[in-house]
Amino acid sequence: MNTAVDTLGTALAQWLVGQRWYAGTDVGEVRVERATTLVHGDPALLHLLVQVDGERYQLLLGRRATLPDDLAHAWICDTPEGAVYAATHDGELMSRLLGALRDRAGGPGPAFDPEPGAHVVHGLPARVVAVEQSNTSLVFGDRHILKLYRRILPGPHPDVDLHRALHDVGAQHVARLQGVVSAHLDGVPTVLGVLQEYLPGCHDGWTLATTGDRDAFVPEAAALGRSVARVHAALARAFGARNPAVSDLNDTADHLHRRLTALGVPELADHEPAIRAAYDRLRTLRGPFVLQRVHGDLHLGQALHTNGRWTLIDFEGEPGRPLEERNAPRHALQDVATMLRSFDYAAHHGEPDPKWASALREAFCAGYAAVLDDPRDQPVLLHALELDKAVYEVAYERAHRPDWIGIPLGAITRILGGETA
Ligand SMILES: Nc1ncnc2c1ncn2[C@@H]1O[C@H](COP(=O)(O)OP(=O)(O)O)[C@@H](O)[C@H]1O
Ligand SMILES: O=P(O)(O)O[C@H]1O[C@H](CO)[C@@H](O[C@H]2O[C@H](CO)[C@@H](O)[C@H](O)[C@H]2O)[C@H](O)[C@H]1O
Repeated sequence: MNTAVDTLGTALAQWLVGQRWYAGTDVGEVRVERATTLVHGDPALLHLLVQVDGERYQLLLGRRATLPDDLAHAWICDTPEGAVYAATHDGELMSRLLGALRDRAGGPGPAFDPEPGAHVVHGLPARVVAVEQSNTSLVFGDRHILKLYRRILPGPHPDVDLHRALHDVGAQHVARLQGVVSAHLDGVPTVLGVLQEYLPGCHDGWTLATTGDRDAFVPEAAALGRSVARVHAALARAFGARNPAVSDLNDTADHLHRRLTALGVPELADHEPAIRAAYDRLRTLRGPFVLQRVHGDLHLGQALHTNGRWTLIDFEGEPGRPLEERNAPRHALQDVATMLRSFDYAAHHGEPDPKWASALREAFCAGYAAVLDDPRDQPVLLHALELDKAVYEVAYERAHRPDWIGIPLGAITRILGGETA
C-alpha cells in the first residue's frame, strides 16, 4: 500500500478540491503524515492523515483489485496494487471500521474507545450519510452514527467535552455520546471522530421547515426554543455561567469587528460603516447578560425532530473558528441569533414569506423565554449577533452556494434598516 500512497499525491489533490468538507479552494502539495492500514487484503482500508496547505485532514481510502460499478463514483486513482477510492462509500469496509479501530485501542491511534457504560455493537451494516457537510457521518444499523471530522485540530474538542458534561448533568435534548476515535498528534490527544446514539426516523428542522406545512411549524419553533433554553441551562450547570463585566461587551464588540475584517466580504463594502456602528453600540450596553458554553453553530439542520421532541446535534462549534475560540464561553444569545438566522433562511428560500419568518422568530423566543430570560429583552446584542452570523453567511455562500448569497445579503439590509430580519 505504501507504493500506492507515494503515488497518490496528485490524484488526492484533484479529488480534495471536489469535496464539500475541504476548506480551501485550491490544493498545493498533499503530504501524507501518517498512514495506517486498518484492514489488510482485498479490499484494503487505509486511514490517512495528510497535510495540505498547512491544514491537517483525515481520509479513509479503500483499495480493490477491481472496483465494482457501485463504487465507480468513489474512484480516486489507479495504482499498481489496485483502484484507490473514497472508502466511506464502501458499506462492506465501513461495517468493519469500528472493530478495526477498537482493536487498536491503547496505541498511538487512530483508535476507538467506547464511553463508559455504552453498549457498542460492531459489524452492523454501514452507510454514509448522503449529505456531506463539514464532516462525513456513517450510520451503523439503526443504533450508532459515527461522525468523522475531516479537518483535524489538536486539543480538547467541544463536541466531546460538551456531550460528556451534558450527560453528567442529565441533560435532555442531546444525543448520547457512545465513543471517541482519537490519535496522539503533536504530542496531544486529538479527536478524530465521535460515535453517538442514532435517532432512527428523525427529520432535521431544515427539512421540516422547508417541506412541511408552514403554519404547523410555528408551534415546533416554540418547542425548539424551549429545548435550546433547556440545553443552555444544562450547559450553565455543567460549566458555570457568569454575568460579564462591561469590558466583556467591549471584548464582544472588538471580536465582531475583527471577524468582519477577517472575513473580508467585498459584497458588504457599502454596509460596512453601519455594521460597525451596530457592533459599537454594544459598548454602551448594561446587562444582565450571560457568558457560558454554547452550541456555537446552531441552525435548523442541527436540530433533529423525533417522537415529538427536539434533539440538538453537532456541538463542534463553527468549523472555521479556531478550537480555542470555540471552547471559550460566549453569549448564550449567540445560539438564539444563529437559529433566528435559520428561520430567516427558511422563509426566504424559495418564495419569501417575511410574516412567517416573524411568526417563527416570536414563537422561538417565547419558547426560550418560558425557560430562561427572554432574548427579545436584549435587542441590541441580539441584532449584533445576527448581523455577525449574516456576515459570515455571505462569505460562506460565496464560497459554497453563490446562488444563495442573496438570502444573507437581504437580511443584512433588513437588520440595518431596523426591521427584524
Ligand atoms: N444522532 C443522530 N441521529 C440521526 N441522525 C443524525 C444524528 N446525528 C447526525 N445525524 C444526521 O447526520 C447529518 C450530519 O451530522 P452533523 O453532526 O450535522 O455533521 P456535519 O458536522 O458534517 O454538519 C445531520 O444533518 C443528520 O441528518
Ligand atoms: O452544518 P455546518 O456546520 O456545516 O454549517 C455550515 O453549513 C450550513 C449550511 O449547510 C450553513 O447554514 C446556513 O444555511 C442553512 C440552510 O442550508 C441555514 O439554516 C443556516 O441558518 C445558514 O447559516 C452554516 O452557516 C455553515 O456554518
